[in-house]
Amino acid sequence: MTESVKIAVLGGGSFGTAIANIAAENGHQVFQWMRSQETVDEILVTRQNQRYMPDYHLNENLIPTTDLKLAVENAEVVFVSIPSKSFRSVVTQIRPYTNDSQFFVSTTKGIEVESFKLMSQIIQEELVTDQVGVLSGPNLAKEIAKRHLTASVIASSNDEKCQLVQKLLSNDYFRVYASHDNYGVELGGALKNIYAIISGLAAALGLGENTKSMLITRSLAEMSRFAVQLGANPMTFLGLSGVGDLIVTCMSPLSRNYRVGFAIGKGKNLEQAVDELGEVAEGINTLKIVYDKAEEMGVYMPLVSGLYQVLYKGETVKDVARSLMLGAHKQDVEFAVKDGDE
Ligand SMILES: NC(=O)C1=CN([C@@H]2O[C@H](COP(=O)(O)OP(=O)(O)OC[C@H]3O[C@@H](n4cnc5c(N)ncnc54)[C@H](O)[C@@H]3O)[C@@H](O)[C@H]2O)C=CC1
Ligand SMILES: O=C(CO)COP(=O)(O)O
Repeated sequence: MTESVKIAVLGGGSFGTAIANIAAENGHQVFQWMRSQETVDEILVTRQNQRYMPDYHLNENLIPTTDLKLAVENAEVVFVSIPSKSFRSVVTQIRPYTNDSQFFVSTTKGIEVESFKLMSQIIQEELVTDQVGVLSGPNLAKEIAKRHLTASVIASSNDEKCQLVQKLLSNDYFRVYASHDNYGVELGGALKNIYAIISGLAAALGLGENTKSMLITRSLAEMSRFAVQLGANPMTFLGLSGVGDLIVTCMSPLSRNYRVGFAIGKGKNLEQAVDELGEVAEGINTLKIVYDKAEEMGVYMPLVSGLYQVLYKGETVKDVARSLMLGAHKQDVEFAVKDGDE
């Protein structure tokens, strides 16, 4: 029997709940911190979090709490599943309860608006630690709840901590691969949300399978091009946290970003689409941030730019699609492995 480890999961939403429950089912003592006392009480009584993960039984080893100190103090691993907008403020609050041997893992797929920082960079900054990892991949929380076979990636420069996370979370339906490329893994997870909105839009407009395939493939080209300009390794985008996550999020109506795009394609405005969702769709903020950054750096991102025109400049999808199709001809694959490269 594996030794029980104290774990903290910060965030009472869908993904925090999925991760917390996997570790709890593996026999670990998991404190899931959330701000709603009502949800804590609900879980204690019913073993369910109906709002975010309806009909998903939560293991007895999962201890819901609104007490940050209780959750974080002496936890070996702290997973942070808080939307990017509030991520820094929550990480700042845990500072008094942390110690040097703890490992912090971000599961949040977003970028900070003011600083263009990724979430693991915020952890490093606020907690002054390099014991940081990123968990990312094609991981729809609601499919994890149904125990669909799923794979994820833990990225960190610390092999031992990667192995620890692999051990804490692996079971017969959840498999965790390791990577050393924190930045590439984390950036892929944030960028793909933009393209999921576009795919949702395309689906709502009844566009064909050729179109959907073109969109996903050109999305990968575009996000890799942007990432390379930021110094990331494009090869990481060929893994689970890149193309894997792009595919699932662009194809599944379970994706909140896809759903926002779908609602807009059906005639809702952005505000209505987001309100109706009632959960976080990180791609909306990421779109603005990436659009500005691409403009600043001079990176060609026609899909980002097209979606920006539709959402914020009142352009029609038809006009944007037309100008995309009539744009200058470009290379298909932009990055090739050169002789001598690994
Ligand atoms: N749901 C999914 O399938 C997956 C989500 N993610 C990522 O995980 C992150 C979290 O997403 P979800 O759990 O799905 O979101 P969610 O929308 O289901 O839940 C967000 C949770 O964060 C809490 N929260 C928001 N602001 C807070 C604050 N200031 N203090 C304390 N709690 C606060 C909310 O109360 C809620 O419990 C996102 O960045 C998302 O991209 C990653 C993989 C899969
Ligand atoms: O990241 C996800 C799946 O890997 C979830 O995507 P959404 O945030 O669009 O639901």
